[in-house]
Formats: sequence, C-alpha cells, structure tokens
Amino acid sequence: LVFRDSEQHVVSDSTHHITDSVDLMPDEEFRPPSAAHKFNEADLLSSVLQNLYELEEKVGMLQGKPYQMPFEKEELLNAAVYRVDALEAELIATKTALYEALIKQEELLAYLDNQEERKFRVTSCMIVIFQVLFSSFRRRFNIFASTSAFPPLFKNLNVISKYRSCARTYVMASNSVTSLSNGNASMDPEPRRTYQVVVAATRDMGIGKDGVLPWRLPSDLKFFKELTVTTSDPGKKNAIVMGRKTWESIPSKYRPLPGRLNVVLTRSGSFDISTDENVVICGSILSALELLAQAPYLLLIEKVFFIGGGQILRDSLNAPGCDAIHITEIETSMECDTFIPAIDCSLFQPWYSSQPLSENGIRFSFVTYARVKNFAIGTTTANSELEGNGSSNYNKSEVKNFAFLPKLILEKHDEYMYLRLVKEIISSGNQKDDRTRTGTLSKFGCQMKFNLRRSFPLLTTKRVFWRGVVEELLWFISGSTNAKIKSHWLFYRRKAYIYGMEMHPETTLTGKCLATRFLCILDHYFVQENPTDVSIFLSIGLVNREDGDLGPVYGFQWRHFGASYTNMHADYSGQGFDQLLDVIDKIKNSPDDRRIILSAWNPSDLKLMALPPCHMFAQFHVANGELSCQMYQRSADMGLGVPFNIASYALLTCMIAHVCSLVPGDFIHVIGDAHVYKNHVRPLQEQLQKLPRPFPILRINPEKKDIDSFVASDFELTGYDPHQKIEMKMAV
Ligand SMILES: Nc1nc(=O)c2c([nH]1)NC[C@@H]1CN(c3ccc(C(=O)N[C@@H](CCC(=O)O)C(=O)O)cc3)CN21
Ligand SMILES: O=c1ccn([C@H]2C[C@H](O)[C@@H](COP(=O)(O)O)O2)c(=O)[nH]1
Repeated sequence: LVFRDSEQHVVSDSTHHITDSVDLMPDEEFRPPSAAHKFNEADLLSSVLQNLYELEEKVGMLQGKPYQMPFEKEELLNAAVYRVDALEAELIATKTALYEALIKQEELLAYLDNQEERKFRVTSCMIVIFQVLFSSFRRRFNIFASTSAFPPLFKNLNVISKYRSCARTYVMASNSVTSLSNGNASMDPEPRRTYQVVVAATRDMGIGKDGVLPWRLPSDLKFFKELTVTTSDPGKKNAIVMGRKTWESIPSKYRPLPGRLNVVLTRSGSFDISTDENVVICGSILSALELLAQAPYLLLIEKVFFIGGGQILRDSLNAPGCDAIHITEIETSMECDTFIPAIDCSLFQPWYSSQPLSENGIRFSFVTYARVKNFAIGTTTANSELEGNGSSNYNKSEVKNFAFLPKLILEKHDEYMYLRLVKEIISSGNQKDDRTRTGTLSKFGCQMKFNLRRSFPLLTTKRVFWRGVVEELLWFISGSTNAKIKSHWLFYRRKAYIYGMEMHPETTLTGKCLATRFLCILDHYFVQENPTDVSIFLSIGLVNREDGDLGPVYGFQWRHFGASYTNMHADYSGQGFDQLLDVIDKIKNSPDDRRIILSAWNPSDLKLMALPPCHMFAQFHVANGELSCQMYQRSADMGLGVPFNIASYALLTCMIAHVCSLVPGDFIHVIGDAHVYKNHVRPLQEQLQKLPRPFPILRINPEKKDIDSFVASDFELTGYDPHQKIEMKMAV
C-alpha cells in the first residue's frame, strides 16, 4: 500500500514539476476548481446535428441539378453553405464545451484526491519523525553509516511540512530480495530507490585509464556538479553513489563532494573512510538503494545519482532501477582501459542533447537518455528474475511520464521551444486580422533550433501525421506539380493548401463530399473576400486548370526554377535550374560554400500560384561532417502548419545529409509572421498542458544514395509515442 501511495505522489508531483518548470499553468495545486457549467449538451448537439443534416440534404439536392439553377438559387446555395460552416463551427464549440466540462469534473475529483493525499502526507511525516527517534534501521542492511550522518540533514526537518513528492521506488521479485537481505530471509520485498547514472564516456564507452580520467574537461565537471547538486526542493539533497575506487580518485580536498550525500560502496567492513556527516558507507548497490528508500532518506534525498566506477556502472546502467543516463559523450577518440556497456536503445531514448562543445581540443556533448520501457513500478513481480542480467522477463510497459528527470534537463527537450513560442504568442502576441478573417495573435521574427544528431523532431505533445510529411516531401522532390499523383488524401490536402488553408490530412470525408466542400471554400474565398481577385484568377487560367494542377509551386521551383510553366503534364526535364541537385553537388564538392541555397520564392511566378510559398528559402551549412539547414518561413500557422513544417525540413536535412555521406546537425526554423489563429487558442492551451515525450529516431535505408530514388518505406521511425491528436479547425 505504501508503495502504491508513493507512486501516486510521483504522478501528482510530476505534473507539478512540469508546471513549475515551464510555467505553462498557474500554480493552483490547492485551489479548488470552479464548478462546471450546467448545460444541456445532448439537446444542443442533436439540434445542431439535425440542422446540419437538413442543410446538407438541401445543398446536395440543389447541386444535383446545377443546369436548372437560377441565379437566386446559386445565392441560396452559397448562403446555405455558409450556414453549414457556421453550424459546423457551433458543433465544434459544443464539443469543446463538453470536453471542458469533463475536464472540470476531473479537476474536481483530482482536488478531492489531493485533499486525501495531504492528509496522508501529514501522517507520513509523523511516522518519519517517530522512526528517526526510535528506529535502528541502519543495522538492518549491513550498512556502516557514520553515526553523525543524520543531524545535519535533519536540521531540515522543518521543510518536511512543505514536502510535495515521494521519491521513486520500485519492488523486485521476492526471490531476489531474499538473497539480498543479509541472510534474513523475508517474503516481504524491500522497496528500492530508482536512480540515474552520470558518466562521461568515449564512443566505445571507455570511461577511464589507469584509474583516472583520460581527459581534462572543466566544463564537464561543472555540469556534473550542477546536475548532481541541484534540487527542486531547497530542503532536500541529492545522493551520489560511488565505488570505493571512485571515492579515492576524487582529490581529498574535494571529498566528500559538497552539497550531496556521498554514498560509498565497499565490501570491506573495516573500511573507515570518513566520519563526515555527508558520507554513508554501504555494502552493495542493492543495500544502498534499499537504505535510500527508507526513512529519513526517502524524504530527504531527492534524487540518487550513480557516478561510477566501472563495475558499479556495469551493474547498474541498463538495470530496471535506472531511470535515466546523463552521459557526456566524448567524440574525440581517447585510449581507455575501463569500459561500460552500451546503452540499451530498446529501453532508453535520447531526451536532450546539447550542441557539441569543445574544450582542450576534445569534442563532446551532454546527452540525457530517459527510460522509455519499464517494469511495473510499485508492483511485485513474483516470477521475475534478478535484474540487470539482460534476460529479465519483467513487464516492459511503456513509460509515459518523464517528470522524474531533473528539472534542469527536463526543460531542455527541444519541444519546449515550440511550446514556449506558442505560449508567448498566445499571451503577448499582437492581435491581427488576416486574409482568412479568422483573426490571429502574432509575433514577428522567431527562431527555433532543433538538434537532429540523436533524435528526430516530430512533436510529441500531439500526434503529427508522419506519413503525410514523408509523402509530401517526396512529392516536392519529384518536382511534380500534379497533386493527383499521390494518394487521394494528398490531392485534397494540397488543394486546400494552395488556397491558404489546412485540411486535416487524415480526414475521412469521401471524395465527393470533399470536392463539394472545396468548391464552397473557393467561392467563399474569392467572392466574399476579394472580389477583384476573381478576374485575375480567371485571367491566369487557374480556375480552368485541371483538377490537381497547382501551378509552379514548391516542387517545380526546387527542380525547374525559371522554366516557363504551362501545366502539370508538360515534361520540364532539362528546363530551368535544378536547385536541389545544385545544393547536393555543393554540399559534396564545396562544403565550405556559403551560397548553398534552395529558394521556392520566385517573384515572377507568384501570380501563377494561388498561395505564395510559405516555407520559401533554405540555406545549408557543412561543418565537422555535419549538415545543418536554416529555413525561412514567411508565414506560419503555429497550430496546424508548423509541426508539419518542422518535420518536413528536418527530414529534408536528414535525406540530403544521407546522400552526401554526412550526419545531420541542426535544423533552424526562422519564422516571419508566427501566428496562432484565434480558434486554435483553446486546443493549443490543451496541448500546452501535455508533457513532451522523447523524440523518435529516424533511420534511412542505407542503400539509397540518390535523392531521386527514395520511397516512403525507406524511412523508418522508431519510438514515436505521442499524445493523441488534437483537432484544430483550418482557417479558411
Ligand atoms: N559527466 C561526468 N564526468 C565525469 O568526469 C565523471 C562522471 N560524469 N561520472 C563518473 C565519474 C565521477 N567523476 C568525478 C566526479 C566529480 C569530480 C569533482 O571533483 N567534482 C566537483 C566539481 C569540480 C569542479 O567544478 O571543477 C564537484 O563538486 O562535483 C571529479 C570526478 C569522474 N566521472
Ligand atoms: O506549409 C505551410 C503552409 C501554410 N501555412 C499557413 C500559414 C498561414 O496561416 C497560411 C497561409 O496564409 P498567407 O495569408 O498566405 O500567409 O497557411 C503554414 O503554416 N505552413
């Protein structure tokens, strides 16, 4: 029961940490939510639906006999179509209201739970104080804790009343515990603390030579200190767990490492290292983890970091208790004689990777891998084997909440750049009217930098339509301007695109229905908004253009810049300038060139396109064997377009790097007018409450080396586990 409770604390607290960390939500932990509105959703829904059906029937009937349609009927049809749109909007609003009512209900329930939990915490504190005064727990686990270890930690006892979280603990099989309890066979499995590893290692996982570090990296030690000292709760400390040799490798004037509980593992009972108040000696990894899961450490120690040496990391790195690995990846080769195992990529995924740094001629990056697959925390798996032997058959459930990461690291996930920008636009963007008359909040001049080195930036706080990203990019690369050559959805999506709106790519509407809607939108756009445009539109023949012919858009400009456009069927081979091949040629043959540019912005062709390119200009850059790309987007719909655009250019960068035998570096997204449509504010606020998850990993078929040879199945995305998709209505 206690462990189940611990877990609940973790869950409730983690939400709180995130909220604190990115300031996405006001701190309302103890304020009761306001009551939900009372309204009759069922009536509202059925009346809206009824109206919608009736009108759609009328529209269908009138459109079935266009030749009989007098001018007035056409007017009537248009009016009906607008009404259908309005009703649809109403339907969405009703659904949103319903959803909000449900959320409110959940909040109320959570509030009630919270009150219960507070009562529990007070009781826990009483128990802890009682235990401190009377317990003899140190003798239980063959632990030689120095007698003076507690008082200084306990001068912080007053902060227990502010205590918010329970440390993460887990329970292993009773058979393994029996063997660990110093001979005291017990059927009650002992809880253990989970931990995180902090290590610096070369590419081949070398961590040392002759008992010392083969490199001198002051900024790494500074990072090590910041990571291991910093706590979210000022009343707590972290513990660092190390072997005896690692303890001895720290210059005596620095040890014990200040501001942390130094837990030293040794089997020698006579080993008397220190009577220092911040030092505890334990006989094994497991006894240390069990000790740290007991009072008073459970409450006073916020995080447990394993810092070496080789044997301890070999035993703990991929073991079930390891929540995360903070590894300083040394990219310059260095001779080592001590090695640790590779990180198990089926269990861990990169959460954050710094830009590559350089010091004393050594290149390195700070990378955090977070556990994505777990055994069931807080449950006893009676038949599971001892952990860490690689063949454990514990339940590999997915880890969905990464709030166990130190705040310092948690906030560095690249997705927060997007979330912060959205938040900033919503809270302080300029109110602007726009072509679609929806109304926006907008900021001008924004930048986001996504690191492509270890993961792929496909947003996780909502599901992004990956197949759509791949298909669209392949279609751009093909140079085609015929939207019909791809599958059905792409055709309609593209049609929607060129008229400045986003259509949900996974829409299940039938072709006929979509076509009808599309024509209505066309009417709406040209008749109501910009009457003078109609003549221009007719004069360039766009209206009479065959279905699916988009004019000289992205693909045409990338592959045939400057050719004169006739229609999508014409063969343009050899015509115009092939920017894409030129970009690839320069990257391969003159990588220092500062003119490696791909432009879709062709002023003389703009009049032939219904929607001038949004992502219009990209520059490529090669350094240290890495390819980076910076793209300028003149206008960006943060809710619908941007997640797609980020993925699209990140993929283009990875593909070009791949065919040029380089590795991807950064994708830098520069935005002119970054806007949130007013009807996206609510769904985006919902999205802002979500915690990011690790980005997926992209693998490209190594056999493909020609940019024109790719097909969708050449791209394999692993570890994409996003939150569910969030509906946002396109601005028409
Ligand atoms: N990122 C990282 N770098 C390392 O060099 C390293 C690890 N992790 N983990 C495993 C061991 C532990 N090692 C350590 C850890 C701390 C100090 C040390 O003296 N730390 C001081 C900071 C000194 C400073 O800021 O220059 C401390 O207070 O943490 C030395 C070696 C070396 N190893
Ligand atoms: O790739 C795209 C394509 C379009 N958008 C958005 C940006 C704007 O909201 C509209 C285009 O309207 P303009 O009036 O031409 O700026 O479509 C996007 O974000 N990404």
